[in-house]
Amino acid sequence: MIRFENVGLRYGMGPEVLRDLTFQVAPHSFQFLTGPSGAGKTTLLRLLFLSLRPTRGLISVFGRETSRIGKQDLPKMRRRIGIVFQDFRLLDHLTTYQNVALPYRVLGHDEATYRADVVELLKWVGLGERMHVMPPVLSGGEKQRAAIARALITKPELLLADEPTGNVDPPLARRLLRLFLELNRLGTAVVIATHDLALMDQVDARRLVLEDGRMEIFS
Ligand SMILES: Nc1ncnc2c1ncn2[C@@H]1O[C@H](COP(=O)(O)OP(=O)(O)OP(=O)(O)O)[C@@H](O)[C@H]1O
Repeated sequence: MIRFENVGLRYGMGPEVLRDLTFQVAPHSFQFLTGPSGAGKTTLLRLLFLSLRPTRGLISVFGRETSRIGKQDLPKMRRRIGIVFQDFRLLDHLTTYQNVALPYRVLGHDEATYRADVVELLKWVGLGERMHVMPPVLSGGEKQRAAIARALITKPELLLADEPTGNVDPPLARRLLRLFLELNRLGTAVVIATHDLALMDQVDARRLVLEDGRMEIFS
C-alpha cells in the first residue's frame, strides 16, 4: 500500500530530518509511529499524506510513485487517506455535523445521499448529542472525536493520526484506541503517531520508532 525506499527529507537548506527510511505499510495493517519530540513523526505523516515530497529516495502510495503524481491527481489520491491533525483543524463557523460532512459537500454530493452516514458516524464516535454545536463549545476530547469522524467519513483505505490522544484523559484515550482498532478490523490500515507509551502498551502492534531521523521497526 505504502512503500518507502531510502527516503530522506530536509527542510530548505537545513539538516536531514529523516534519513534512509525503508519500510512498508501493508493494507489492513495497524502500527504506531513513535520516537522523541522532534524525531520527525509529523514530517513522516506529511510525506504519507503527499503534502511533502522527499528530497531523496522513492515513495510509492497505492502503487504509484509519488514523484510521478501530478498536482491535479493529488486530491483524488488524498481522498483515499484520512488524516487527523494534531490541532484538529475544524472549521469554527460550521457545526460538528457540517464539519464531518464537509468532504462530501466539497465533492458536490447531495446531502440526502450522505446525511444518514454522517449521523451514524457521529453516534459511533459518541457525538450524537453534540452534532449541532460549533467546535468552539466542544471539549478537547469532543474536538478530537469530531476530527476523527471527519477523517473517516469518506471510508479511507489508510488512516493517519497525529497524537490523537494528546488532549484527552486515559479513559477517553482507551476509547479512541478501541475506535481505531475497530476501524482497522473493518479493513482500514492505521498509522498512529504518538508519544504515549501507556497507550502503545495496550496493543500488541507493530512500532515504527524514529530516532535521529532513522527508523527502527519492532514487529
Ligand atoms: N516546516 C519546517 N521547516 C523547518 N524545519 C521543520 C519544519 N517542520 C518541522 N521541522 C523540523 O523537523 C524536525 C522534525 O519535526 P517533526 O514536527 O516532524 O517532529 P515530531 O516527531 O512530530 O515532533 P513532536 O513529537 O514534538 O510533534 C524538527 O527538528 C523540526 O524543528
